[in-house]
Amino acid sequence: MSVSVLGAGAFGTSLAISLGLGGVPVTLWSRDPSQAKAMQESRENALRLPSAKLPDAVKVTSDLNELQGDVVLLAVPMQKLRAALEAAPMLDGKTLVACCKGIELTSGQGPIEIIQSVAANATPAILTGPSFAADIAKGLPTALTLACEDEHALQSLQALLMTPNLRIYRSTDTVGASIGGALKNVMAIACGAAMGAGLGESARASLITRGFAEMNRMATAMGAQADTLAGLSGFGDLILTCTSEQSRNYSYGLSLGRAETFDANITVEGAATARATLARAEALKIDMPITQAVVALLDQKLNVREAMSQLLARPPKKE
Ligand SMILES: NC(=O)C1=CN([C@@H]2O[C@H](COP(=O)(O)OP(=O)(O)OC[C@H]3O[C@@H](n4cnc5c(N)ncnc54)[C@H](O)[C@@H]3O)[C@@H](O)[C@H]2O)C=CC1
Ligand SMILES: O=C(CO)COP(=O)(O)O
Repeated sequence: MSVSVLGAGAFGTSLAISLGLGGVPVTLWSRDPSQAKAMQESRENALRLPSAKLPDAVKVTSDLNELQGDVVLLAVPMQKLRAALEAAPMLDGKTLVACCKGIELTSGQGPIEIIQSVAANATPAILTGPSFAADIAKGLPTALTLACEDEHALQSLQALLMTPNLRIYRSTDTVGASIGGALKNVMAIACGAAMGAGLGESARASLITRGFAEMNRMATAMGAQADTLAGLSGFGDLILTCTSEQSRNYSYGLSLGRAETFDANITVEGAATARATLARAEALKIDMPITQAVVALLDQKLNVREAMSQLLARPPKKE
């Protein structure tokens, strides 16, 4: 059975490589015809994932009509997911697996809700968890969560997407998987900012732990199971992203903490997601002080030390 990947960025390319090496025929779609042509000929993604070779099983195209199979992985940035789906009406009715992490700023919706609103006849799923594209492309061992409410579709998808290096656990809790993946990026910005400002590793550990509490509060208020947050899509990805300079969200936080500039072309999902989350948390009356501090940093209302002082000065409470 073949698989298509919409979005030839770092993550889409790495998944195409892993599936292709595992023997699955893959069609990888790029919106940019010149990039698609260059990738198809050179067998690499020089722009987003240099040095990783595309196996023969991967075909790159910029023609949406060439997408193959009933399963399409959506590997575009979160804030572009709606536009990408609207531009591809032929995807309605297929199994659409969101591979993006975040909450849409304009609607407050996550990837599953966006798929449902644009492609009403599709079966929506989400693939998320601790995984750097470069690691997957190198064939390093990686474990992910695949969530889908349709148990039958979930089991066949799990079998299809597992490769020798990619272990996939299944879940029917799409809300928990989506919220964990979205909010870990906000916490990674907070952790990077603290480290960049020289506040120390103890401060980072506190932000990870209290950030995890915040993720749990939000997710369970939205109907997620706490167990999901404790798994790969929540705790697992939180740890990876808050501790590695390979993470773009953490690196962006580092630059905020060091008062350095950051390349605006790099995908940093946590910034828009922090704002979207805060709006949704206010509506649900959920306390999210770290997310609030990240938004204040992004809006330049506070610097990192002031934001941390405000967090420390909150009223005493039970853990
Ligand atoms: N890079 C990584 O290590 C991982 C990334 N992810 C997630 O994957 C998603 C995509 O990230 P990356 O691939 O890393 O980003 P990237 O910045 O490497 O690539 C994004 C790709 O999306 C394309 N794109 C942008 N707008 C589009 C539109 N309207 N229609 C179609 N294509 C469009 C761009 O041309 C680019 O090829 C993000 O949500 C990210 O959180 C998840 C796990 C790992
Ligand atoms: O989601 C990721 C790791 O699981 C990638 O993190 P960044 O988007 O911060 O690079």
